[in-house]
Amino acid sequence: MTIAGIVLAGGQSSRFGKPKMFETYKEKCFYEYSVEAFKANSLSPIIIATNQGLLPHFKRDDEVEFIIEQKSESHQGPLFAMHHAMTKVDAEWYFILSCDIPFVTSEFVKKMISLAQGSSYDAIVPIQSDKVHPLLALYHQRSLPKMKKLLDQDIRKIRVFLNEINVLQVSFSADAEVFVNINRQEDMLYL
Ligand SMILES: Nc1nc2c(ncn2[C@@H]2O[C@H](COP(=O)(O)OP(=O)(O)OP(=O)(O)O)[C@@H](O)[C@H]2O)c(=O)[nH]1
Repeated sequence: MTIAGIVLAGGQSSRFGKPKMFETYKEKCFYEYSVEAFKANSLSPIIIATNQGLLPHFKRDDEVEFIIEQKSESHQGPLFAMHHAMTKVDAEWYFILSCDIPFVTSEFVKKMISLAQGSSYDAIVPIQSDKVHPLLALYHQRSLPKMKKLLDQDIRKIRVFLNEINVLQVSFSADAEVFVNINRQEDMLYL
């Protein structure tokens, strides 16, 4: 089973006010927590999906590749960015991690990967207290055509995409911190 790890790190961070992937928690950039959780599970390749403007600010790392959205492709949202990166890398499964979740752990990634083994689902998505987290999830290569069809219709909502594919929802307890997602400056108080 081949699994590519993709860190989505090319958003506008408009609510946060500055590029949040480079915000630090315990002296490490947010995006580095995602990269480390992939490395600890020996995922290969590990990819950062970003754009030209942000690229120079990432640390160079021999184990990490970049997929760059050109001007016309940048800021098109997570569904577009996922599809863009997934079509550029050949793998059976794609583990997507959003760059703004500093509490993501290698144990979380490991548990999700164990569920992909031999799975016939199109996606494996965590759920906590009725909230699904599609940007910390696994997508099978076979989900790509449905993704493309929606994007061709200019439909960008991941919720719509999830309704069209066969999803295994994985429940996590309400106190699991993995899903703390930083969108605004005030969310930093959770750290
Ligand atoms: N590569 C890439 N990543 C994206 C894009 N849009 C969003 N993301 C990433 O997807 C994740 C969730 O993004 P959001 O927080 O919803 O959006 P954002 O643009 O980062 O922030 P806001 O402007 O405040 O909505 C973050 O990790 C973003 O970096 C995009 O166009 N390209």
